[in-house]
Amino acid sequence: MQGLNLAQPGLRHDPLWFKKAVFYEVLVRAFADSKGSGAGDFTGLINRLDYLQWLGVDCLWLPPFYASPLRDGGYDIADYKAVLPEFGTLPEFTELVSQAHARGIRIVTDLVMNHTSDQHPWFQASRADPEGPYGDFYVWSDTDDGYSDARIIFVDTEVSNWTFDPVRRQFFWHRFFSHQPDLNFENPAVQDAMFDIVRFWMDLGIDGFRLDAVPYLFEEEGTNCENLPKTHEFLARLRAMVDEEYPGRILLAEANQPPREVVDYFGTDGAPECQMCFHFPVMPRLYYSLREEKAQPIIDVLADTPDLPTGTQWGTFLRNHDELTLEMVTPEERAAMYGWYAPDPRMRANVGIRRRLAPLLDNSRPEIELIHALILSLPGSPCLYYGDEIGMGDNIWLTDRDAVRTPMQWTPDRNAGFSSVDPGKLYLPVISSLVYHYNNVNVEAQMASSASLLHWVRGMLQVRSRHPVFGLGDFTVVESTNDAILAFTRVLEGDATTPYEAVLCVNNLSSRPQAATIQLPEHLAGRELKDLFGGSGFPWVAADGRVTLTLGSRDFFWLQLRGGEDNG
Ligand SMILES: OC[C@H]1O[C@H](O[C@H]2O[C@H](CO)[C@@H](O)[C@H](O)[C@H]2O)[C@H](O)[C@@H](O)[C@@H]1O
Ligand SMILES: [Ca+2]
Repeated sequence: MQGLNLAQPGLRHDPLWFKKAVFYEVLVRAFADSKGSGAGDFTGLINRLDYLQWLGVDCLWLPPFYASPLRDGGYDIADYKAVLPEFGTLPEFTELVSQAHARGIRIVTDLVMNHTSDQHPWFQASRADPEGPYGDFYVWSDTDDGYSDARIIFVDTEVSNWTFDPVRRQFFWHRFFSHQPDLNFENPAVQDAMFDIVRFWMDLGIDGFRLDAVPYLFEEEGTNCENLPKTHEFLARLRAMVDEEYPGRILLAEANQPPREVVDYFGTDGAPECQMCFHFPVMPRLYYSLREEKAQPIIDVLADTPDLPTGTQWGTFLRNHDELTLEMVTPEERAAMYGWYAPDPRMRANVGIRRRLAPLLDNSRPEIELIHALILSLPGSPCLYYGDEIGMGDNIWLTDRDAVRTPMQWTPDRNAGFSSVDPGKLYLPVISSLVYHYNNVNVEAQMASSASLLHWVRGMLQVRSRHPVFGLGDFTVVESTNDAILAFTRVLEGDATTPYEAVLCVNNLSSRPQAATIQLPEHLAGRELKDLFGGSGFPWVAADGRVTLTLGSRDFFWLQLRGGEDNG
């Protein structure tokens, strides 16, 4: 943005940066078009880095921007070492990395190891020449009855995980679309190829990879072909290479699995795997709790979450480029969530809901604020989804997940300031619905209004970044007399570099004002409560650890617990 006049701090050395970071998922294609092509590009994103620095994000996650026929938003890769020409060139990508680094922003890209596009030269060679060097690069079979215990993930489009290839006259295995054949990880040459790809991008300066669809790398008869020991062995080898050759870079697992399975992707002390894993089950519970107006679903899912190994962190999120997945909730919870959040069948996709954050919450500012307050204070490093900071809408008349991948809305001008192209040539139309029209919902307008959602989100990120307790501190649910109130503490014991801090977070999930008495543990009794946002007049915690608070509808407090021997 013009006139932001920001200092360029550069990257600070901090091996545990990811534990305190706020991530921001941005589709290159959707953010800013610098060339008038109708699709976003690297230079467009570079031009908007000042905005992202101003917003206060620490790391960008870029979904695939590699050569691809784009039949699955780029998750169908045709060349792992080439960028899609419409996005720019490799030198423009490296310029993006260095410009982001100059602003103190790291970059994590997507690594899709499980499968390629059927247009990838490896697949073309594999189908044409079974005896050739790529003949064994994919999972081929004469029949389609193997691995029958593996579920189908894209239930809207696929009827089998096997598809017959008329060229090779065999079936090939695919966990996702039938144009995305799975690579054969049993083949050491496939594993070597992945190491080579990791080195290629790390040599260009990226700070890590999100490992797409990582539970599905290996297959084994008689299992559901998810989370297999061989997958973990491969990841441990990959991590060892990264630690050895690229210390400080991270691996972030995308494993849409229950927490007890996901935690295995952190690896063990002797064989670490990923520094971060997305925590899928907590996300739908936030939405569930908002409608049920009860804290228990969030408490339960966090109680089911094993402790983090040292030096690791959860990745949390409210929305992303996919449907809001409901794979990790019970059938009863799923039915309730479809009823609350996807009353029109068009809003559904696979096992989930293809809507953005603001429309999901019917554009309710108190609910949008509360759910942000939760994701920014619960354990984990939050990942925001581009456009949600201004409350962008979606378009359920577009197909599949394109509903939530429309151009970023910068201004009320043509194409929302995203592109100068003829509107008919945009990769997807900008949102022009009644409530979310880009005339009203755009960065320029929200920058001009200090009461906007954009300024509010930025303020929240500023507060979070001033308090490392949110990234590093222990998390404990504390008892409350009101089941609509979720209360928890974050406590950082502190060391030579980071001071002690304790914060009490109190969230009213109800649409009505509520009061609750909260029971803090003995070591936090008798403390003064100081509002992190500058509010005043809070009661002290009594000597028995109790404090009674009243909260407005969907209200929340972040209260520093001051006055213990340890924090003066
Ligand atoms: O590359 C195939 C897909 O991989 C990711 O998929 C994940 O999202 C799915 C929902 O769309 C989810 O059900 C699955 O468990 C995940 O692995 C990627 O994020 C998708 O965009 C992509 O199509
Ligand atoms: Ca596989």
